[in-house]
Amino acid sequence: MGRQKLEQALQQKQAANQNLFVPYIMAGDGGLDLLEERINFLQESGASAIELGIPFSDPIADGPTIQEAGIRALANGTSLASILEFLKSTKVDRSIPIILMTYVNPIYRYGMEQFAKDCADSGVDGIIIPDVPMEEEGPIATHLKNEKIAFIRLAAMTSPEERLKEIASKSEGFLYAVAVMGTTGARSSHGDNVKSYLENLKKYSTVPVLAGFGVSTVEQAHELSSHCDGVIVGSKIVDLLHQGKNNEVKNLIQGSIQTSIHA
Ligand SMILES: O=P(O)(O)OC[C@@H](O)[C@@H](O)c1c[nH]c2ccccc12
Repeated sequence: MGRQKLEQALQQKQAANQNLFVPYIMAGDGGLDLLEERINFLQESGASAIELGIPFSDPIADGPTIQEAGIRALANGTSLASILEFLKSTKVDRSIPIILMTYVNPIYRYGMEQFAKDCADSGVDGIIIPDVPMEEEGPIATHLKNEKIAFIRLAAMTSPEERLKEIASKSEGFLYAVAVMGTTGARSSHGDNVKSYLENLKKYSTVPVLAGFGVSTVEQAHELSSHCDGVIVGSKIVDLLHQGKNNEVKNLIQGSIQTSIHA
């Protein structure tokens, strides 16, 4: 459970010679009833863990695809409480690690300590909070530590070297390397500077480094994975699932995790 479960699951995939692949989906997009089926589907397709987004009215880091998924989820009444309730009721049947991605505001409203406790109770293994800077993370970090939940840190390409070192050394579970400047959403390519950025983070980090933002093809996944441990894909997966193109999701995951093909 928690940080240990996440780190072991990633180690197992790497021991099986796979690139890591973490799909992001918006909880409640299509209704919470669909969520269990989607989680199982992603697990069977070869995902290493699942990043589950909590819908929020003011998602500052999100591009249009994920914003729209959030609007759909909020419109059908999905809340942080209902998502935790769902996760709790399905946890015995679930083996894939679950990472919640939420802005800090819903955590404050819920109550920070209660949030950490209920996450642990619901079988949540890791948390990503994109809008808490390192200087302000103390209280939430303490609560997550008490519950043995991995606090996954985000690195940005704009951060100076010393800051990147500190973020990388603190991250738990894995390190989320944001590979573009800007919001979430598919991009046609990543800049040349991404390679050295990822390779530096690999040097500083004791946990796997995963690149996210802008990844939508197997080729991009291979290109980035050759400089780190794998990728996170959000907008493309959200889009394909919304269109019912599950087969394409499966192909994207299965192609990306293969290490025998090089970009
Ligand atoms: O959508 P993309 O470009 O594939 O990027 C992943 C991203 O969606 C997911 O990790 C995510 C969704 N919202 C976020 C907010 C901050 C950091 C990360 C995220």
